[in-house]
Amino acid sequence: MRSPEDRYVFRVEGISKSFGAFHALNDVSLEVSAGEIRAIIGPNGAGKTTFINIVSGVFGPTRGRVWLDGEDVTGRPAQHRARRGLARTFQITSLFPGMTVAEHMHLASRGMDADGTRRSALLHLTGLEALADREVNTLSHGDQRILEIAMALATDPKVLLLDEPTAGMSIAETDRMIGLIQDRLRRQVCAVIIEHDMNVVNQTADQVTVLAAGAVAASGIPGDVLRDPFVKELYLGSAAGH
Ligand SMILES: Nc1ncnc2c1ncn2[C@@H]1O[C@H](COP(=O)(O)OP(=O)(O)OP(=O)(O)O)[C@@H](O)[C@H]1O
Repeated sequence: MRSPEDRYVFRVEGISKSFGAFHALNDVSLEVSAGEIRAIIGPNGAGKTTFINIVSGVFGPTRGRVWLDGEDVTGRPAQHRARRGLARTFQITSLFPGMTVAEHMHLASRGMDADGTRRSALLHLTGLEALADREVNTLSHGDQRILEIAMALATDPKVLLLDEPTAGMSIAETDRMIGLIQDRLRRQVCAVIIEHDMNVVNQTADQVTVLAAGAVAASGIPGDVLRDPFVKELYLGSAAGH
């Protein structure tokens, strides 16, 4: 039986996480609809990585629930969540040097794309088609990160978690990533993006949630949230480096 809130593809309710006496997250709730791109921002130590680890099943919350496409997956392992349609990328690239782009896509599709149709479509979508036979260590950093997104999409997920997709990118690479998220990912998948670059947030997100000291400090459309004096202060005060 689905509850009315289950129209959300992804939802967390009252998530808290303590590490000993330290409260890394405190009563965080948010919901994301199909096709929505949600950015999660916040200064260093705000709890963004802790949040993404709880959502993807690396560890459980101290309190609260995680829902994926109507199913309570709170106690379920990462593999179960992946089967239920959750895919993620990591802050740091995790490719195998010496293996080609095509081989990575083959691995990522986990036998779910026998004739390779989806893999070809994804390489086309992400602009990596011409690089299919290249070993990944010969690719630019930007192409490597885009490959990771193509790989995350290989199993046709419902929810895509992107952990700092533009980290370490040049301005040109960042623009390419913005284009990919804006033009290609939009409406195909619901995405939750942890991002430090406000330009990326402004240009890609439908909604932004601001975490500060483990709690939701603000939430809304980027134009409003990024203009909020409190949010500006939060960044100027403690994360001027980002
Ligand atoms: N395993 C752990 N044990 C103890 N404290 C932890 C642990 N993991 C995270 N923390 C603490 O929880 C807080 C939130 O950390 P988290 O990495 O989630 O923040 P963040 O918003 O991702 O920061 P950044 O932008 O720097 O990556 C930090 O103060 C961190 O030191």
